Amino acid sequence: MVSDHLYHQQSQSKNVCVIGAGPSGLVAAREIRKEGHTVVVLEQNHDVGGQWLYDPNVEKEDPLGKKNKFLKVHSSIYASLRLISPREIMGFTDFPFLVKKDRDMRRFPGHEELWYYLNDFCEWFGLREMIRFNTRVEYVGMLDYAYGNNGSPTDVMNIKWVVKSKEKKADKVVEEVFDAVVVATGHYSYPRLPSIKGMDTWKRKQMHSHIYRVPEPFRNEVVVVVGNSLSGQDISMELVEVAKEVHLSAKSLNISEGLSKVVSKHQNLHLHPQIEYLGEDGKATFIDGSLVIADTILYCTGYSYSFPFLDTKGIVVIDDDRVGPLYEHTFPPSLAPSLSFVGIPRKLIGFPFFESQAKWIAQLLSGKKTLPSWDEMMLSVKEFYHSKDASAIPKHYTHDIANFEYCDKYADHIGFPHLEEWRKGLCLSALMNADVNLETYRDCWDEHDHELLQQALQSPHFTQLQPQV
Ligand SMILES: Cc1cc2nc3c(=O)[nH]c(=O)nc-3n(C[C@H](O)[C@H](O)[C@H](O)COP(=O)(O)OP(=O)(O)OC[C@H]3O[C@@H](n4cnc5c(N)ncnc54)[C@H](O)[C@@H]3O)c2cc1C
Repeated sequence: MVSDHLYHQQSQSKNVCVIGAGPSGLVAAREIRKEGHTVVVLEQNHDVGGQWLYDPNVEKEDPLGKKNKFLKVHSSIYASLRLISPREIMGFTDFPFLVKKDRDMRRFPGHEELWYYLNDFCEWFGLREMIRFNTRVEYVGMLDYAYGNNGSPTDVMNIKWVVKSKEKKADKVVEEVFDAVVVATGHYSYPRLPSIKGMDTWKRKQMHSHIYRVPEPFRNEVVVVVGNSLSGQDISMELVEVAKEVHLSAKSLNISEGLSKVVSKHQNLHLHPQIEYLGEDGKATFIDGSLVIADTILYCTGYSYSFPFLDTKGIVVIDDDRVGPLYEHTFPPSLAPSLSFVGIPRKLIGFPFFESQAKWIAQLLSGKKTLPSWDEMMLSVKEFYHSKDASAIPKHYTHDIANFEYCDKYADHIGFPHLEEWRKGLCLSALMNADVNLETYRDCWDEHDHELLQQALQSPHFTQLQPQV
């Protein structure tokens, strides 16, 4: 174990609560402690890993995940899931995701291997001692908060946070006060559902991919899979092996070369446009007039942000999956830096980005760095929203980054190194390969990818920083 928390230069030490022990929460805890703060991580599950702690259980009584304020099951990972990006690009900057003997040594390993990596990360840096497991946060609110004339806080640094949590099996709610709260609760658990006529009266099975685990329950069924992004494609590809028919309903029929190859290869896989309505008699009618009699509708339609425990008196709101206002997807200007979010952005190389967020939060809390003024942060958020509106990007894509320059610009705030060129290259080449060779991209790659892989393995990330034995 490396006790890197001993190396900090003591400045202003805060008492910080990190909510969640997934990748974001773990790296946040590490960085914030390293900066000299006291950290408690509250985690509702029995172990670390977040999404990567596979859970064979599902929400049985609520297959669409509509009813519960707090979900019973966090992870949406299915049994066969393999990473969509190669392992080399996934590691935190000083903890490479190495191939280990007697483990899943593939470049795109199964989900369990990433859980092992996170476990190794915890052990190496002694993170477990900060975590209280089986402890669900049920309420986070401000203890004292005074507004200035323009709605900005008068004394942000002195806001205190009340955190109420409940340990599983114990009937007692524990109330604690912290100087700062870091929300790292993830956003791949609460189903985002389409609104389809007849959905509420559908008598047969319907469920969201949040509760999909294995294909066997769909043996000999006619299944309509709604949504053809990553999960929709993956799940359809394994369902065709057991189901009688799989009907993949996509927003656009302009699909990737890789997916059309898969469709033409399997006689029981059919592509359709969006569903127009669902009839009580099991009929799913598509907008082109075609219809099928289906046993199950499986919504692979993505996930929504949800913070059912968070009470900011309306300062941070979720509007059609836009969590805001958040300066740089991390800090609500009126409450920063005592309230922050790690892991909100999507469509980027997650782990190193979460790490840069964590470092920024840690340095702001210790006073080593300062944020721009409230006016400047609000203006930046406004301009960002305006740029999205001007490009006709729907609100629910607010936190989709898909842009390496943004990650580099973000890193500049704290002098964090830019993403290595090989990380960017390997990420892009995996995406392109998946686009063309959907069924095989995790196991076969071209010469260009191979060269990038050699660059990666010879880079300091792998050669100089290898802390693992
Ligand atoms: C099907 C699927 C496939 C994916 N594939 C990839 C991939 O190939 N590569 C990739 O980079 N990413 C992938 N992801 C995204 C994945 O979510 C991220 O890699 C990563 O897990 C995000 O980390 P996080 O810590 O922000 O959130 P999470 O991993 O979701 O962790 C959040 C943690 O917060 C805890 N928590 C939540 N609410 C509370 C509460 N009220 N009180 C206490 N604890 C709480 C949860 O139990 C959990 O441990 C995939 C996601 C899904 C669903």
